[in-house]
Amino acid sequence: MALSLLTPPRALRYVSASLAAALDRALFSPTHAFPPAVLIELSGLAIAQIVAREYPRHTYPCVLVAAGPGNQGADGLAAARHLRTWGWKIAVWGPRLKGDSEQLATQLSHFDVHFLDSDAQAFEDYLEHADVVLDTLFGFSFQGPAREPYAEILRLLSSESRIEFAFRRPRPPIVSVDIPSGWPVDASSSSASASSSSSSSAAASSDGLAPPGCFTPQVLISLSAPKTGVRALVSQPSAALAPPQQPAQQPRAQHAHAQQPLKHYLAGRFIPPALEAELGLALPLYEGTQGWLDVTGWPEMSEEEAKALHAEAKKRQEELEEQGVRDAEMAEMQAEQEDEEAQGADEEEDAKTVKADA
Ligand SMILES: NC(=O)C1=CN([C@@H]2O[C@H](COP(=O)(O)OP(=O)(O)OC[C@H]3O[C@@H](n4cnc5c(N)ncnc54)[C@H](OP(=O)(O)O)[C@@H]3O)[C@@H](O)[C@H]2O)[C@H](O)CC1
Repeated sequence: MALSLLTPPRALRYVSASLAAALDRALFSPTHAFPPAVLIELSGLAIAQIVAREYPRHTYPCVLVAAGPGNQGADGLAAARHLRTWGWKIAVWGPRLKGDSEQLATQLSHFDVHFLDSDAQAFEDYLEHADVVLDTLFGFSFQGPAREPYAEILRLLSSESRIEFAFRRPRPPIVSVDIPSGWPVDASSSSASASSSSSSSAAASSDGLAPPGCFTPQVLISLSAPKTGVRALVSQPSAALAPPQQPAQQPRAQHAHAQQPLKHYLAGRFIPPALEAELGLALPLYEGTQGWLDVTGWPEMSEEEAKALHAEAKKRQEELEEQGVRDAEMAEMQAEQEDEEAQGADEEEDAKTVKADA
């Protein structure tokens, strides 16, 4: 049975930071009973699979994971563990790991993973060795401007044209999760740059889309549903031109970030259908057994289409619930009938025993 109640649209519905947070709260609540660690593992696995798909180990053997202080940092660490077990060399920069992230860091400490010092210099030094950067610094709970030591990392990642890089290898490609770190999560105003505190030293983005001082990733992985803050980024014409199902791999040395169209993936195949309908998420249908979907170039869903899908989902949910009530009534009637039959059989047995005794 398909897990989505909706007709699968090949269009995207964006969610605000507050709706994304409400979805998380609902998933973690006693009603849906997902422990955060489970969702982190599922997200981490999908992220690792996408990194592996886009950046194969033979060409991109070394992944630098930038792990933030929240759940997104934990997603990155879970992905790091998978990539490590699949043979990638992993370095982690994550100065303030707590909760689930602390546990994941302990797990990683037994997998020969290189933990960098917490200062930005350590990150900068390692950047030269890294073939890919996994940006899991901040997700939908980010509120700008970025504070140190993260602000300096965002500056380093946004400076692909810095003179140092001109003499070294180009900056490695970046895979961001949910929102490129530093970008405002909601699309309300691009001028409200999350890292505007660093705008005096900011390089202008090569695509004109990134807020000042922010970088544009090569791959974006939206978890559950894309956030409004990436609307302009994922709907840019170059993204639409990228052929679907074709990884963005190129040898690192020739990696021309500015020209490369963004690859966009959706992951987080764990939303219960009723919750999807309740929040009007209108999610696409995933394929086969994959926990991710290539949604590169998909257009935004129109309001009418979203409303129609929402109404359809509600109707199907009600039908399912009615069916559930009918099934429960039938089951009750059947149980009663079975009880009566059993009682009749007992009485018959007793009668036989009395007769035999007589
Ligand atoms: N439903 C899903 O798909 C799931 C998504 N998941 C991932 O979880 C993140 C959201 O996780 P959350 O812990 O709520 O938030 P963040 O990872 O974005 O980070 C919050 C921490 O960041 C600090 N913060 C916020 N703004 C700044 C700033 N300007 N400078 C420095 N630090 C900042 C914040 O610190 P505070 O002191 O402000 O509280 C937090 O420590 C989502 O994006 C997904 O990646 C889950 O895997 C579950 C399912």
